[in-house]
Amino acid sequence: MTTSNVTFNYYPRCPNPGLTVGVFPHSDGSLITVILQDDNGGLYVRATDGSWIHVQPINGALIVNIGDVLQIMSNDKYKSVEHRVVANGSKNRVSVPVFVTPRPNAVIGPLSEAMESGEQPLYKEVVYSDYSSHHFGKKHDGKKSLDFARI
Ligand SMILES: O=C(O)CCC(=O)C(=O)O
Ligand SMILES: [Fe+2]
Repeated sequence: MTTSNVTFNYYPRCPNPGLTVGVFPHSDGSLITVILQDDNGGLYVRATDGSWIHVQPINGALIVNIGDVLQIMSNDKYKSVEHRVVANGSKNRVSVPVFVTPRPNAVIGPLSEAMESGEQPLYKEVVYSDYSSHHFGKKHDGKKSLDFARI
């Protein structure tokens, strides 16, 4: 069973975007996140070579991001996406992410169905509320939250 949390983000325009941070690089502590963004853009995702790719806003399109829980449950078959938001120099920006998460008391860990025979689990089982308390209890720092569950 899952829970969905809707957040409304408002990023005021910043005349000097180089001096501010919209949202620090992080991955979401969700299974998946579905994001509606306006036409102004500002969301960047980290490519495998470490560079940042701007997510071009497309009117009415929804962005689906993989979160840490799916990475854990798939034993790294699916990787959560590191992302950040950069402030816009001339326009205010609005985004509406919907975070789909397990119930707080759910125990999460690699699913046996997601592992080949003999494959070792890369994560231990943790209670989701402990994972999310750890995730939100510190400043955003890339994909460091995963270390909480990593073996
Ligand atoms: O504003 C966005 O496009 C993304 C926001 C975000 O990454 C978050 O709220 O976790
Ligand atoms: Fe995020």
